[in-house]
Amino acid sequence: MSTATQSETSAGETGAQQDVVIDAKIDELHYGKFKAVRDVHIPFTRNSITAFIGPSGCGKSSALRCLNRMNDLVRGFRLSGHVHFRGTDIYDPKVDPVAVRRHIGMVFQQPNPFAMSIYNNVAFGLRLNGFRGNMGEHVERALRHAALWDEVKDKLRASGLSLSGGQQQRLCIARAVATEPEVLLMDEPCSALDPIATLKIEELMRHLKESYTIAIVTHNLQQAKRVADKTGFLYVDTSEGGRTGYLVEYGHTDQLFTDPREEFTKQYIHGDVG
Ligand SMILES: Nc1ncnc2c1ncn2[C@@H]1O[C@H](COP(=O)(O)OP(=O)(O)OP(=O)(O)O)[C@@H](O)[C@H]1O
Repeated sequence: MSTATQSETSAGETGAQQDVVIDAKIDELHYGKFKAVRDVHIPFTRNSITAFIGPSGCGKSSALRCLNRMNDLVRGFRLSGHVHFRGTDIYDPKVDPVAVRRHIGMVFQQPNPFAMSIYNNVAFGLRLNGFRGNMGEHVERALRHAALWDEVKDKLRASGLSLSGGQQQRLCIARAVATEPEVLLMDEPCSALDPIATLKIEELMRHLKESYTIAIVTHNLQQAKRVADKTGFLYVDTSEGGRTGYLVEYGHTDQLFTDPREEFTKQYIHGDVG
C-alpha cells in the first residue's frame, strides 16, 4: 500500500474518519453483463464487527469479496466505485492485490485447513511473507488468539484435517491472524458448524474485535444480533427485470433490529419477506 498516500490522508482526517478502516462504495458490481450489486456504501470502523444480512443472492458475499479484491479472480468481474483502505483505493492499478490480502484477511464458509500439520497451517503464511522472527512463539500466539491453543498444544504435528469442524474453523482463523492483518472478512464462518461450535466462534469474534476490524456475512439474523455492532441489510431489486442486490439500510445493529427505518427491513427481520 502507498504509505505516502496514507500519511497524507491521515493528516487531513478527523478523529471519526480515522476510525473508518475501510470505506466501501460499490456503485455497481458486474459479473459480465449481469449487474449483481448496486449502491452499497458502508464504512467499516476500527475494532468493530459489521454484518451483512439479506436473502440468498442479494450480493452479500460479492460485496464482502470486494473488500480484499477476492473477486479479481472471477472472470468478468467489474466494479465501479471505490474501496478505500486507510485512505488508499485498493483498486488503484498501482496497488498489489496480494499486499491487500495481507492486510485484509479472509475466513471462508467451509473450514479449509491445508493438508499439513496444525503448526504448519499457521506457519504457512508467515513463511510465505519471509517472516524471520521466532516462529514457534508466533504460531502459539495466533493459536491463542483463535482460542485453539489449549486444545492443540500437545499435538501441533497432527494434521489440521484431524480436528473437528469447529476446531478446523478456529485453525483457519489462527492462520488468518498469524500474518497480523488489520481486517478480517468472514463469509458465513459458522454455517458448517453445530450450535456449540457456532457460539464458540461468536465468542471468539467478540474477542478478536479488540484487535481487528471484522466484516461478516451471515444468514443467521440472531447471529448478527449477537455479534455485530453495525449491520447492513441488502435486498434484491427486480424492478429492471434482473436481480440486483442493493443496500436497503445500514446502521447500529440494535437500531436496525428494533427500530428499522425502512419498511423492507421491518418485513425481512419479521420474516415477512425472504
Ligand atoms: N462468480 C460469479 N459469477 C457470476 N455470478 C455470480 C458469481 N458469484 C455470484 N454471482 C451471482 O451474483 C449474485 C449475488 O451472489 P452472492 O453469492 O454475492 O449473494 P449472497 O447474498 O451472498 O447469496 P447467498 O446468501 O446465497 O450466499 C447472485 O445472483 C449470484 O448468482
